[in-house]
Amino acid sequence: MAAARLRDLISQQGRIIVCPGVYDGLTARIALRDGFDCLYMTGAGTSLSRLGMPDLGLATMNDMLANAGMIASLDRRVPLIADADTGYGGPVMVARTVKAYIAAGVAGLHLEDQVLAKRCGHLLGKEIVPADVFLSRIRAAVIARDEMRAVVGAAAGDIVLIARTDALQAEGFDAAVARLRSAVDAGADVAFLEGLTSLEQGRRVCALLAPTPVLLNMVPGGVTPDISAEEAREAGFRLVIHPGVLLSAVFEAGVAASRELRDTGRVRTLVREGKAVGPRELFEVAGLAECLALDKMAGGQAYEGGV
Ligand SMILES: C[C@](O)(C(=O)O)[C@H](CC(=O)O)C(=O)O
Repeated sequence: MAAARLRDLISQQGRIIVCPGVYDGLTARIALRDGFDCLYMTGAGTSLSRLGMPDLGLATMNDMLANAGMIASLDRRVPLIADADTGYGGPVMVARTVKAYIAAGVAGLHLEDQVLAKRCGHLLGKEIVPADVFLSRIRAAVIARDEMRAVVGAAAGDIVLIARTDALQAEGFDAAVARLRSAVDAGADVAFLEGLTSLEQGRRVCALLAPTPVLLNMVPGGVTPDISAEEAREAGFRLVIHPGVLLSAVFEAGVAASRELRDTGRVRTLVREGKAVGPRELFEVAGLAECLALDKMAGGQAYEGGV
């Protein structure tokens, strides 16, 4: 199951797991086709694509859960790490969130120490909750995981808990590392120092928290300098998420295409590898062939004549 697979991946010393950020069915399918070992569901992308709103704590648990469950269902062999923001409330709510993510097939999630009216970690003016409130979120997550493991078994129930701190901006490096250390002591599996501003900080947090795996968040145009997967691996990181990889690409291409239609009254046919891209080619990335095969295997005749 996906949670066990993710645990196996993060236990491999000296290896870096590169997770593309996805936020809907199409972006998830694109990344799955490219064979990544693990996907990341971005909350920012979920908020933008499902609500048409910025990453300001507006997506509810149900918005996030529905998106994560759909993405996790596309290929159960590939683990999905999903953003769980603050856990969406007090300890009881955090526990509900963790249980719901496990039941939806999510393999890992991250919980942070921002106030409920949170914002993207790369924006200014972040406010964080006291360290003991953050710890109560992590403890609630650990309790929920233990309860679910007893019910659904370790392979699915042993969701990877990633503790994220946003304390670097307001309280500095040492306070942020102290928060991560207590979260790990409380049962978190992975540490995530949000918004680090240099590779050197990355090296230090990995060394200080070793052997706990540490996650790097690479946000294009954010506060963290550009760090390659190899540089991150060498610095000691075990995971790197790229929340914006598909979001930025879709934004850029979408803006250009929309303007072109507005200005010329036409839409150009996309050509890839010398072939026009029509609906069939788009549906192929989303499992068209598998759907037709299943229908046939079950004795359905709807697509006998082809599509
Ligand atoms: C990782 C993150 O929580 C996300 O929603 O993907 C965001 C990224 C972003 O806003 O681009 C973050 O707070 O860093």
